[in-house]
Amino acid sequence: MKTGVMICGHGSRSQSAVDEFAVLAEKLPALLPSDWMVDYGYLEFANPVIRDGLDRLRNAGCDRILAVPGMLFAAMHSKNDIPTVLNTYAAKHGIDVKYGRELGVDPKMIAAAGARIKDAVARANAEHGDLPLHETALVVIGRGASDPDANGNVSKIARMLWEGIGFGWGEVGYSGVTFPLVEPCLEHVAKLGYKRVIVFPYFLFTGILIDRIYGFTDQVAAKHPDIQFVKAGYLNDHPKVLETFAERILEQQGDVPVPNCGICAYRTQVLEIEGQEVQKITAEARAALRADGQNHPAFGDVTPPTCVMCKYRTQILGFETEVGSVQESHHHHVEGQGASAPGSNVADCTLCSHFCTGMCRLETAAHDHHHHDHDHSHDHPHTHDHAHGHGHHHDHHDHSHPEYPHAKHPHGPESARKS
Ligand SMILES: C[C@@]1(CC(=O)O)c2cc3[nH]c(cc4nc(cc5[nH]c(cc(n2)[C@H]1CCC(=O)O)[C@@](C)(CC(=O)O)[C@@H]5CCC(=O)O)C(CC(=O)O)=C4CCC(=O)O)c(CCC(=O)O)c3CC(=O)O
Ligand SMILES: [Co+2]
Repeated sequence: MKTGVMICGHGSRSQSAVDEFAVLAEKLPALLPSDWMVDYGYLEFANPVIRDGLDRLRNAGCDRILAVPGMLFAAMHSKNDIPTVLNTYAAKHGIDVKYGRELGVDPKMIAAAGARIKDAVARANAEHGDLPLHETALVVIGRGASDPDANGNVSKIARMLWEGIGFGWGEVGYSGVTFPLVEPCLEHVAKLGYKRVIVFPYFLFTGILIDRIYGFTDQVAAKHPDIQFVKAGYLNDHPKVLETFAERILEQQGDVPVPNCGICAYRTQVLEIEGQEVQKITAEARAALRADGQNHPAFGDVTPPTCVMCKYRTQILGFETEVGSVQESHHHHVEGQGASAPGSNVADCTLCSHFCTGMCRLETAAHDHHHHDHDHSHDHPHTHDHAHGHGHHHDHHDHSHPEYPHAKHPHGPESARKS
């Protein structure tokens, strides 16, 4: 048996984001058995796409593929998009593709984050003079998702960093999709009276969103010259992040498979195999795999901890209507467009001048989380056209997703419009 490891990254139109991600894939093999092959691919924009990486592993003779989401939390991408891409590929090629967990809330990840924050504190002390931690506020910025479990986990990590390091105060903000966004969050923190504010993006790599977070931090800092706003580095390829990735891969070899969204028993899965009928595998059919000896924890009587707060499994306050919604991918539209797809360059944008504020995507965020070919009133390049090469699923089966319930929150995604 030959084992291939597949790292499924997010992807970006920012070339530096793609370059940093590739470093991860270069460093991981050192933490894995030496005869394993490691490859990677991206969900959005950047090349190679996930199928390309899988093709390379398969062509090299790998008959077992251990895939992991290159993701911090389990939200849309880890729960819907990546498992659909992987399961579709497995069904098409008759190959064993296992899927693991997201990095998640893990002591190693918190240690890595803590190291980035302590570096920023040391840098600020050196530049501005020592200041007690009790007079410093920590702001953790998460990506933000339409999934309260993922957003809640950002809060948990923020609390553990605040408590673990002993800052005077801690707050949480998000780069998009949910509330509070970076700017309202930092304006709120500015009212609290702390002399120093450490802004830490809990992100893996640089990209459009890191530029946005640092960009808004500079804007708010300029309005409050009496407060030191300190931009901490993101996680990047910290050794503890690499260790967590290796663990997410290696743990898939255990007797009891890790709970993951690839084999979720609670949802109907839609597989789209080009040139074939769309395949639907019902939740019942997936649960019945248990009889087949696939004794996955998700099929057992006790809900695995990773699934307890899943809005697709059970009613979560505010998200009650999403239980059991179909698992399918929403990312064909931007997959493989290239890191230099329209919009990668802020200079071309009529709405933003220094960094992408996300203004161009507000309509998408407020109305629908996938990029329909909607009428932008401006000719901003972030528009995603559905008229692309491969068959697009929105056209051939019914498909609807609940709107993110708080899109109109005054501190949320649409509020960026006000600037
Ligand atoms: C710039 C942009 C791409 C572009 O348009 O160029 C971009 C970029 C990046 N996103 C990253 C991460 C995540 N993105 C999501 C989710 C969504 N991201 C979407 C859009 C955009 N994402 C565009 C800006 C839109 C705007 O203006 O706000 C949504 C709205 C629409 C969609 O994707 O269809 C969708 C909402 C789905 C929902 O409804 O929840 C999640 C959560 C999840 O899993 O769902 C994670 C965390 C995964 C984890 O947990 O790690 C990273 C890697 C960061 C890192 O390295 O850590 C980058 C790279 C970078 O910053 O460049
Ligand atoms: Co998308």
